[in-house]
Amino acid sequence: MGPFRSPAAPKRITHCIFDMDGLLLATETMYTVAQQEVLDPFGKAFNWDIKAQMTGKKALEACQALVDYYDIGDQITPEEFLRRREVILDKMFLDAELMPGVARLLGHLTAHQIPTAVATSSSRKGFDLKTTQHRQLFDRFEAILTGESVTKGKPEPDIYLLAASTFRDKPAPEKCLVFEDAPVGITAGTRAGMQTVMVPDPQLDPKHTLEATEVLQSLEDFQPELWGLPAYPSSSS
Ligand SMILES: O=P(O)(O)OC[C@@H](O)CO
Ligand SMILES: [Mg+2]
Repeated sequence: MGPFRSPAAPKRITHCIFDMDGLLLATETMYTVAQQEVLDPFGKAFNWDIKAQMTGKKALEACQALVDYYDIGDQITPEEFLRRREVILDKMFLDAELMPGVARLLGHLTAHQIPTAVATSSSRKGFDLKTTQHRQLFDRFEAILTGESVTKGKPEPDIYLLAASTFRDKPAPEKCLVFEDAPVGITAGTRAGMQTVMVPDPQLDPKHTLEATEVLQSLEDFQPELWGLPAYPSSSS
């Protein structure tokens, strides 16, 4: 598997900031399943048009977008949609698995003391549930920022700028590389003045990937040396 699109002129970076849902953890399908379940009584079919718009947003903003999209605001509030969704998701999150390539990449960055952070729109409670089986791996991050960390969520740049300022050695935004699966997340990273690596779901319309610096089919295809980081040992690639 090769990249969908290589970076035209990648610049050296020193710090990595990771999105979580759909990038580190295979949780986005859980959101899709739960949202369809909540939509069922309204006779609506969840689709990739609204998925592309809401993925990566903070929970209430995402549910607001969904309720508006299906024009069901007279039947259910975004708050109630979110409450019903949470009842389903909270159980599913305990089974969250890592996306392919995550363990190898994080192990490599840790081994080379490259500072890393998580910048997720997920709530802290969601983060705790989703990472239940992966505590050791998530303990390696220098900082964990969740939806509560900022007032304005993605696509605003705030969570990525906050992550950069939370690192001990305070890198400039252009020294940070953002890893994302969602269009709003790529917009947030770009607005923060950072380069972005997008690993989109194969079902996402490619028109939503144009803003990313690089687009990969899988994190397994990431080449650290393109960004001035040490290459993987040849035996592990
Ligand atoms: O920012 P991330 O980690 O993708 O979280 C968003 C997720 O809670 C819904 O799509
Ligand atoms: Mg995501």
